[in-house]
Amino acid sequence: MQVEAHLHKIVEKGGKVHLTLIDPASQTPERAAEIAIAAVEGGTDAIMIGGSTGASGTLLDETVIKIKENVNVPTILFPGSSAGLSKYADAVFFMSLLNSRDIGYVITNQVLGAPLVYRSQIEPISMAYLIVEPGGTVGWVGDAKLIPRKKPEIAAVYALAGKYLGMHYTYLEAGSGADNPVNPEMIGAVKQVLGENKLIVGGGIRDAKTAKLCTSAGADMIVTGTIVEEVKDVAAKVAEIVSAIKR
Ligand SMILES: CC(C)=CCC/C(C)=C/CC/C(C)=C/CC/C(C)=C/COP(=O)(O)OP(=O)(O)O
Ligand SMILES: O=P(O)(O)OC[C@@H](O)CO
Ligand SMILES: [Mg+2]
Repeated sequence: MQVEAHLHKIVEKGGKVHLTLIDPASQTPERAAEIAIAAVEGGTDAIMIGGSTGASGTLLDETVIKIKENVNVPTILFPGSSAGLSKYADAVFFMSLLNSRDIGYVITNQVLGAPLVYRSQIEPISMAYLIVEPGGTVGWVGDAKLIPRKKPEIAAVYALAGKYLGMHYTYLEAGSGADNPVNPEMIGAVKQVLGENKLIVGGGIRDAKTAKLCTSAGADMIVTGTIVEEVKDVAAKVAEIVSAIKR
C-alpha cells in the first residue's frame, strides 16, 4: 500500500497529484532518467512508465532502473500488456480497459501478468481504465468502444461499475496527444459517482490552464506525457502545470 498511501496522503491534504508519463520506446534509458530528474525538479509526484507499443523487455527494465537510480519519487508502471511489467518498478496501475471489445484488455493480460506481480515487490493499484473520444493510439490498440465526448453519463456508469467491482482508481483517457482532454462535464459527472475513489485524467493536457480546468472539475490526479517529451525545459514546463494544480 506504500505508493497508493503516498498518493492518498497528497490528496487528503487537499492537494492534487501530478504524474509524469515516460514511454520507454521514445528515448534511451539515460534520456528517460534526465526527463524524470527534471520533472521531479518541477514538482511531479511520481513517474509513470509505459507505452502502447514497444514498452517491454530490456528497454523497459533499463528505463525503470535508470529512473530509480536518479529520482526518489515512486515509479508506477502503466502497462500496455502483460509485457509492460518490470520487477524493478515500485507499483503498477493494475488496470482493466473496461470499454474494450477485446477480452485480452479486459482480463487476459492481467491474468498473464499477475504471477510476476505476485513474485515481485511491485504494488498493484487497481484501476478502471476508460478511453474517451478521440482515443488515439491507445484507443485503437485497446479496441475500445470509445465513450462519446459529450456523453458524461456513459463515463459515469462505467466508473460506477468499476467502483462496485472494487477498483480504487478510475482513469479517464482521451488518448496520448489528443487535441483536447476529456471535458470538465464528464470529469465532474465521474467524480460525483466516485466519491472518495480516486480519479486520474490524462491525454491532451499541455499547459497550466488546461490542467487546472481538469482538477477544478474533479480530477484528483493529472497525467502529462507528450508535452514532457517535446519541450526543451522539462522542469519549467512541469513547474508551470504543478503550480497551477497545487494552488
Ligand atoms: C495490468 C496489466 C498487466 C495489463 C493491462 C493491459 C491493459 C488493460 C492495457 C490497456 C490498453 C493499452 C494499450 C494501454 C496502454 C497504456 C499506455 C501506456 C498509454 C500511453 O501510451 P503512450 O506511450 O503515451 O502512447 P503512444 O504509445 O501512442 O505514444
Ligand atoms: O501524452 P499525453 O497527451 O500527455 O497523454 C498522457 C496519457 O494520458 C496517455 O496515456
Ligand atoms: Mg508514447
